[in-house]
Amino acid sequence: METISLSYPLSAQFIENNARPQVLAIGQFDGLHLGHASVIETAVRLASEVGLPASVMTFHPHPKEVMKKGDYDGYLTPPQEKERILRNMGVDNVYIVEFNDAFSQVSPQDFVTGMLVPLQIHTAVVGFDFHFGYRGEGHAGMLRELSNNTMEVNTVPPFLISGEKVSSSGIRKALQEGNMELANGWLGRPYAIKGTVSHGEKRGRQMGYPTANVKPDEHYVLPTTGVFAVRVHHNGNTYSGVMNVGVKPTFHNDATVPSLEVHLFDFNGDIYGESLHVELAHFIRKERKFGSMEELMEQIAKDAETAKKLLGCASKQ
Ligand SMILES: Cc1cc2nc3c(=O)[nH]c(=O)nc-3n(C[C@H](O)[C@H](O)[C@H](O)COP(=O)(O)O)c2cc1C
Ligand SMILES: Nc1ncnc2c1ncn2[C@@H]1O[C@H](COP(=O)(O)OP(=O)(O)OP(=O)(O)O)[C@@H](O)[C@H]1O
Repeated sequence: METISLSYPLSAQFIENNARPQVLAIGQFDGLHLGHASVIETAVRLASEVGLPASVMTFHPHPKEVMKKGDYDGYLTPPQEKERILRNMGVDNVYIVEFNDAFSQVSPQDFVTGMLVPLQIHTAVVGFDFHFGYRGEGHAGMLRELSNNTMEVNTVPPFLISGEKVSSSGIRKALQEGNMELANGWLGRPYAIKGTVSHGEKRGRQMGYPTANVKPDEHYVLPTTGVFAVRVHHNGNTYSGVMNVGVKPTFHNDATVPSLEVHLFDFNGDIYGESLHVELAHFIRKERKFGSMEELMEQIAKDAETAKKLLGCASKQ
């Protein structure tokens, strides 16, 4: 898979290098949830039917971050994670369009004639509620006409779960509420954060629960503060564990930035500086302020038991 960065307007050189008949799925696709997958899988299938490459066009940074509005609080799938998942979906090319103030002013007509037509898009695949161009004034039904009928358009119907449209904003809200069943159900996989193990305050080992302090590698959406049952991938191995996302109110009064602390079961190695891929499988409870370290330790022991049950770990007697 090739990842191609581009900005509007396209240069003559860029067009010369990249123009070729292709099937293109267009969207923000943050999260690459089941609704997005149905759009992208449609593009991959149509591309193989007509014998053309399957491409995806997405935008970076997130428009809500640039426009400073809406519910932006980080990425569900930051760029590297998005690329990894798209590669697994069988996409041939990913176009990452630089989203900035100037691009937000481009009209629907100019987006189609200045970007899609020069790239020789054979078929554009979009969701039923796709909007584009200045103030989102363009919609799926306009694409074909704006291309002067040079492009086919395939509009994918809503992907629903229990009658609700699967959406990135719904997943963000579920993460804030600790509703991992909904978040993971809509994503079609566990929500995951990739990070590097850094030095913490070294209190965990003293408490009998050593924790790896995970610094996210990119700007991920963080879930609500609290305790989660997790599966952790490290160097080709998978471990079960329990994670606290929080500000540790038992020890701090003023911390505002939550830390991610993972205790892995049946693991006792030095992993400072190493990369962990942490999947948030289940939410266990909200973070609380305890009266003493002993009370917190008792609760952590219960959390660990709960996590083991939820993850189906054989309990060691
Ligand atoms: C499963 C688990 C649950 C935790 N729950 C809380 C909590 O409810 N309140 C709190 O103040 N700290 C909580 N902590 C955070 C511990 O205070 C923290 O992990 C400990 O201080 C070790 O981290 P440190 O060495 O960086 O200080 C929890 C940690 C774990 C592993
Ligand atoms: N549930 C869905 N079913 C079908 N198509 C969808 C669905 N969700 C999004 N799409 C389509 O995928 C593309 C990318 O959409 P976008 O990332 O804006 O989706 P979203 O998840 O609804 O985001 P948000 O919740 O932030 O509005 C668009 O073409 C959109 O119409």
